[in-house]
Amino acid sequence: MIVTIDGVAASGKSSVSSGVAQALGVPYVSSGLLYRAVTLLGLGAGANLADPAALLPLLSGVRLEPLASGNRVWNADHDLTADLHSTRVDTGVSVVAALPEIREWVDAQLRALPAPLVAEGRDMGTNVFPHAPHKFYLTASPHVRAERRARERPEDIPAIEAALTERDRLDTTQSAPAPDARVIDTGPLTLKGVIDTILNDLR
Ligand SMILES: Nc1ncnc2c1ncn2[C@@H]1O[C@H](COP(=O)(O)OP(=O)(O)O)[C@@H](O)[C@H]1O
Ligand SMILES: Nc1ccn([C@@H]2O[C@H](COP(=O)(O)OP(=O)(O)O)[C@@H](O)[C@H]2O)c(=O)n1
Repeated sequence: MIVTIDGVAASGKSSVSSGVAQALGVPYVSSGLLYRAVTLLGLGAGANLADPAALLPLLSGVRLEPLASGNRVWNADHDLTADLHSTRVDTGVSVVAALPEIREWVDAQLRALPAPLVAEGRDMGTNVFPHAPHKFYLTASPHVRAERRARERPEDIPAIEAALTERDRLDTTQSAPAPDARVIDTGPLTLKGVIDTILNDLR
């Protein structure tokens, strides 16, 4: 069984997916971490982030480890995870995610994973796992999302809100909800409330 949880930036996808996956006793996979890893490696190599031919050779050792408690991304034996959520990576990642060659590489990594799993991102329900039987799409206003993210970032709320809104705009192409997804506004809910809403739906 595959459950897809898509949504806009900082809508709660990874926290909710982790909670749902732990309740179900299955792993979850955070597709955004792979786009972030490509961006981090591209920045580290001084590559042009809009040039797939410069990025693809950097990816041969990249591997996602999907755990219910939290995903890790490795480049050979180097754990990249702690460096994936910097503002620098946030700023570059949408350029990388717009490249069809990189999207194909990410999709292949995800489709190679064995079910059951919970998959979160932007296009899990539309493109990567279109036949998944259970699909969800998380939203919240830009201000609510910026307030939440401000607890994890050094910038102030207006700067974070502007950056989230810009990333939403750049990610529009791949971020449409699947027609068969249940859309959940997480704004008025607690994290547990969102997880319980999904678990109730699955039951
Ligand atoms: N009602 C809620 N639903 C989802 N996440 C919430 C909620 N309230 C607070 N959060 C917090 O919002 C932050 C952003 O969530 P995260 O899972 O990182 O989102 P995403 O994976 O979509 O970027 C996390 O710290 C999470 O705990
Ligand atoms: N399935 C996905 C997942 C992420 N992404 C890209 O990767 C970026 C980072 O995704 P993320 O889920 O880690 O970001 P947050 O929403 O958690 O901030 C997004 O802004 C998109 O550009 C994508 O294009 N498709």
